Amino acid sequence: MRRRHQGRGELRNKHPPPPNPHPHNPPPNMFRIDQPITARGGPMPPTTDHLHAFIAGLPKAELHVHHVGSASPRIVSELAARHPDSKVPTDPEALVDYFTFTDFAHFIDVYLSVVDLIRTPEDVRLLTYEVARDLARQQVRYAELTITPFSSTRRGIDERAFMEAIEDARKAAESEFGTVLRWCFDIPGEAGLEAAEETVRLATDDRVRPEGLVSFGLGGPEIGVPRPQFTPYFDRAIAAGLHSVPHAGETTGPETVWDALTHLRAERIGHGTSSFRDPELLAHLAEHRIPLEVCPTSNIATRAVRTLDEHPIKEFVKAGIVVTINSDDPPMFGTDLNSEYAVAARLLELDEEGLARLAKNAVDASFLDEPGKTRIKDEIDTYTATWLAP
Ligand SMILES: Nc1ncnc2c1ncn2[C@@H]1O[C@H](CCC(=O)c2cccc(C(=O)O)c2)[C@@H](O)[C@H]1O
Ligand SMILES: [Zn+2]
Repeated sequence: MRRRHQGRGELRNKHPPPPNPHPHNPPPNMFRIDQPITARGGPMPPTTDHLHAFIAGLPKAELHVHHVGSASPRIVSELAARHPDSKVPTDPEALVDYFTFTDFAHFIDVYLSVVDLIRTPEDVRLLTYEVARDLARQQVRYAELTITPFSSTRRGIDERAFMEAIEDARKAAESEFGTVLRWCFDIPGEAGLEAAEETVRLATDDRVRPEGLVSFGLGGPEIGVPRPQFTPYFDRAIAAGLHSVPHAGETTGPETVWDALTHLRAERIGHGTSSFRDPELLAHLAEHRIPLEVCPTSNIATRAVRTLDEHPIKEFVKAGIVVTINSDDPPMFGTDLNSEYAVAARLLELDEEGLARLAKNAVDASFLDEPGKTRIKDEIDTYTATWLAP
């Protein structure tokens, strides 16, 4: 049962902020959990300003964030203006309403209307570079960006030009922002085995596969898209040295997560939200330290979960599962990674050290090389120690 924070002592903060100069308002570090939270542009989660400031400067890694899904309102409206035939609004304000979804199928329709805006290699490079800039602004040192190359090549973008565009943006982002990007190529499952074949070819043919590719996923609707059919494609991707990270249990039950584990040999699970309904699955995920890529606000925006307070993230932590925090499609869901950490702080009742642990979970669960992991974790520890120093 979630306790209401009564004040400083509850935050286990060794060095609480100075006494509140305005006794009539709640102390700065007090969780005000009476505020309604909406997934779409509602008030920021009632995490304290103190923790918000900590999160903003905390070095982070993001493992579950989509390429097209991260296109900022500015980028989307700029691309929409280039393509007047598109139904996507050209006004960033109108985009907020456009990015309000009645259900998951509606989300996919809107998502694909944005995919339709990405028509040239220049569009791809601009999008990728700007996404990296937005990540860097949130102190993201490392991100595994999920890209669906099939959706772009089938819309006429040349595959080699596509790979050149993302690689060019990746190298520019690393040298200009210090943000390391790696790619996950995912199969849009609803597009079936044709999409699976094309995706695994692009991911394993040394003549096209990009240097930054580390993992292989499966996205799109889960309903009516059973996971076992994709086993041969995941086998080929794994044989080529890629890590398996399919979405599962986002809009279907725990059996889809089991399928992702047993048939697709998942090393991490995208969402895994419905796992809480199967105690055996929770125990398996914990025992085999299979991380969940938890995207709290995404689950609300796509109606996979009714309210944040009902999100099963607490059950995952209680079961001993490795939980990572991610934003999925941040502008589409009216959020960003920092806001997702603030949501996690509220739902899990975390202080700075708890938030630093979450950030290190993501680094440990990433496919970055060991020296890179050590570097980011050391930075997280130094930042946290400096923040908490008297
Ligand atoms: N939370 C999410 N959960 C699941 N997926 C998510 C999530 N966020 C983003 N995605 C992405 O949505 C796309 C869906 C694309 C798709 O379904 C589709 C169907 C038929 C044809 C085509 C086409 O391209 O012709 C595409 C995937 O690329 C996936 O990476
Ligand atoms: Zn996703």
